[in-house]
Amino acid sequence: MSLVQQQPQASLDTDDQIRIQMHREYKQRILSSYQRLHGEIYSLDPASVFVPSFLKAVTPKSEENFKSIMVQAAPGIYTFEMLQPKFCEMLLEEVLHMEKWAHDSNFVYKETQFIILLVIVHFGYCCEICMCAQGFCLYLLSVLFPEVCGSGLDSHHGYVVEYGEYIETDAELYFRGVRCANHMKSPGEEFRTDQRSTHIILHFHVDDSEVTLNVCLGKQFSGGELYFRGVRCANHMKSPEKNLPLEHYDYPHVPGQAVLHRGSHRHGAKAITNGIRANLIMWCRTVE
Ligand SMILES: O=C(O)CCC(=O)C(=O)O
Ligand SMILES: [Fe+2]
Repeated sequence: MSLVQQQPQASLDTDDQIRIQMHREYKQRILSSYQRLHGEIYSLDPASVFVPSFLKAVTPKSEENFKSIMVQAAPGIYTFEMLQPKFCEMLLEEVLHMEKWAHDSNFVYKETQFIILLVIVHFGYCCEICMCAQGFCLYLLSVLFPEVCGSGLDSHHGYVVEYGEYIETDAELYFRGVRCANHMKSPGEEFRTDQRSTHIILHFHVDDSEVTLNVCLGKQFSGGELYFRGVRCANHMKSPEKNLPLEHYDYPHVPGQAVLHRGSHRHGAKAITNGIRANLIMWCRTVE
């Protein structure tokens, strides 16, 4: 059984075709020279990737099974155990290994404020995990978020974010995020250093997604909670919270655990006070 669901092909304009072609060539360049650290994680064996409770809940798929593992932490915010600790550990090591390789081999794009390492093979791999998760989660999303997933989600964008203590000499160098060429600028632009605390934070925003799946990969850290402040459209991002305390929820990340929320559920990440936190994010979208 293939875990990776084929996505329906939407019609593409010329710009998209060029971008996809560039992406392919870029990926090919990396594939031909990157040496994998943990070859075994690329096989995406479900029993090694997902915890038994998640696998049990998705086979067979039923609303009742899904709901059995879901915790509604706050209105519209759901959490559940998803990834195996060993898998998280190896994936994180692979990310770091790939980042080092990308740095050493100059796969680095410097922007005015950040250095973003474009690790496309890794990105491609994230996508596979995401698609695998998406295959499992699609039904779940339509059950939990019928208002945005009613007609199905047909596109996704997966990436890894990392935060840690700001390294004194060069905050720019510290920022490391994995993005594909298409998403070079998102959401890296949203990151900034907090000058007071000298820690990397992610400012308050909405995602460019209908629904976001965010799974913590680890490792050891304190702080770095996600704070949610109610659902708004992008135009009303800054409108005041009207329904306290219902709109006010802080989520402490737990390695291996996933949190699901609407993209328009406003959120940000607090500063990490110790250690490094990395998360695998999937933005699920509907192509209009
Ligand atoms: O740091 C996190 O867990 C959230 C990241 C996030 O919100 C984003 O990438 O859009
Ligand atoms: Fe976000």
